[in-house]
Amino acid sequence: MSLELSNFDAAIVDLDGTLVDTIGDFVVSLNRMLDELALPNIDGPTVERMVGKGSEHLIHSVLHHVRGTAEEGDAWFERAWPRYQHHYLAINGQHADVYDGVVEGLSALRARGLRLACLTNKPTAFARPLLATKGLDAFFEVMFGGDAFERKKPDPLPLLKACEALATSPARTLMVGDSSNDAKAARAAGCPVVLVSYGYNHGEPVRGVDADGFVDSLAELAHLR
Ligand SMILES: O=C(O)COP(=O)(O)O
Ligand SMILES: [Mg+2]
Repeated sequence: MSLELSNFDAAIVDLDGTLVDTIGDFVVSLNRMLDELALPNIDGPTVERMVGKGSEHLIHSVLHHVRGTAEEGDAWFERAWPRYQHHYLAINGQHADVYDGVVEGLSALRARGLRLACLTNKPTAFARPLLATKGLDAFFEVMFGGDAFERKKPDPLPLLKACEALATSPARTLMVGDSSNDAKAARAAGCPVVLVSYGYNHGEPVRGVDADGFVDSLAELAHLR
């Protein structure tokens, strides 16, 4: 990877699939919601393909999957959505693990003087307590959830707002994510982007995504010049 940390003043880091493996939390809360609605359950690999575009999108995708058509699924959304939020908040973080190398990677970025923002499409009400329970909140000066701005990633708006909050220019702010969603938003905002190889990329091979580099662990960021 040819990226050099000396070119950056800040980094914007994605949450699900980049910092924390949250598929377990998603599956447990979705299946509790589906049980309440007497609908069939869903498995981890299927959920993994649906994560990354925010919770409303996830619920629509899950209901479409279990009901067979988007129209059939959409008819359940109003009942499903409050139940999902209830169940997710009840178990938030209990079936989720911080990936190996995350603490080393974030510590290295901070040690090199980079300012850090966490930017996720996950609702702020889920993301803030998750970062805190996992002991990651202190790394970040600011944290923005998927409901923080008018549009979510892959729109560049959240990245531009995060740069504004960090008082950095997009060209000197590195986006660290796990999906084409993060990469598209970064390209459109003018932020260089590095993707982790282990996250959730909508069921597609992540190395096929247009990005400036790939890492198998955030600890690799510590070795950049
Ligand atoms: O869609 C989600 O909830 C996950 O979003 P993230 O990958 O942007 O953290
Ligand atoms: Mg992600």
